[in-house]
Amino acid sequence: MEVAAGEPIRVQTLSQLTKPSQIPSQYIQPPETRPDPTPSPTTTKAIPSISLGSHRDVTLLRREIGEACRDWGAFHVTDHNVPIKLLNDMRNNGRSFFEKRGVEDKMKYSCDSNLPASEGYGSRMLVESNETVLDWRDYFDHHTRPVSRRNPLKWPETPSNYREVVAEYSDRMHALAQKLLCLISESLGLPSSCIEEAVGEFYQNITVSYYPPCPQPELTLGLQSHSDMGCITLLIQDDVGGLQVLKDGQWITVHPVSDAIVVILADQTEVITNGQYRSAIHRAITNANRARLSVATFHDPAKTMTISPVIHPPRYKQVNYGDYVSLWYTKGPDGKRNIDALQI
Ligand SMILES: O=C(O)CCC(=O)C(=O)O
Ligand SMILES: [Fe+2]
Repeated sequence: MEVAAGEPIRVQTLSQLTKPSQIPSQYIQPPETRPDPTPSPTTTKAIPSISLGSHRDVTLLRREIGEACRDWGAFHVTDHNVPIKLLNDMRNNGRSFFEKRGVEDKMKYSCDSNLPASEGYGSRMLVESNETVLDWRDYFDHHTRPVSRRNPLKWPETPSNYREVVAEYSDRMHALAQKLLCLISESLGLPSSCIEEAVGEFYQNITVSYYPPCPQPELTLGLQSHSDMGCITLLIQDDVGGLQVLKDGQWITVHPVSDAIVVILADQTEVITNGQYRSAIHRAITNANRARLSVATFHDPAKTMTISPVIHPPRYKQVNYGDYVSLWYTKGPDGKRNIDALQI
């Protein structure tokens, strides 16, 4: 089965159509990028988990953050002060949009498929080309910061608190991102505000990803291997599991911890810290039985910002963030090829 070019078919629709047979060829990954069919039973490695509770000794906390950033670029935070009810409300918002509405109703919120990263309901991230393999994922992207970008009328109006929850979630994630960037700066012996000043005002997007059950999960990916382009991503997931982080050449599953938030360092933090901390390569795998939901909150520089290392001598070329984003959307992430090209 083939998906016609340009047709904004949603993966959820496909999942219903193809069950239980074969996925369309555009979703089949080449053998080298397919998920490992038999993950090694000896893989007990897990990303670090760090408590941010007020009882923590700050010197020790900085050291743990530094180690997690240096060794992994991804870690869980607990005791983060974001109400657990808000995390659950945000997950419920996502489930309600994808599972309680019919396709036609969802299509009212469709994003503009000709514009990269346009707000709303979509499936295809990259500019269309014959070479890219499609992801087994639908998403809903919300533009949330600066506050002037917020247009709640573009967000679903049900459940009745949907828009309120997104706005509060945005504010809480923003505050947590600021706190983490202070700690990350301090962990390198830099002034607390150093990374935030290098990034400037945050552009924040909240993307709810929905991965429908896939009849052939061994052939496809929910989201191909990539590092996030901006500065820092804060992610929550449901209890299904599917997020993986690449560590020393091995894909490590990030097991769901419902009250925790996953922190993922993105490319501009790698540039600003001059490679002391690397952005994490990650991907999402699918499964045949249960739909999976995640909510990723991205914190990025303005497209007009020029990002350069704050540590000298620089090992990365300075980059205009808008140019970096355009390249990513045209060429695709292909792991970390885009940021590797900036290394001096
Ligand atoms: O669904 C996930 O766990 C990963 C999402 C992600 O990496 C992204 O949206 O950039
Ligand atoms: Fe990501």
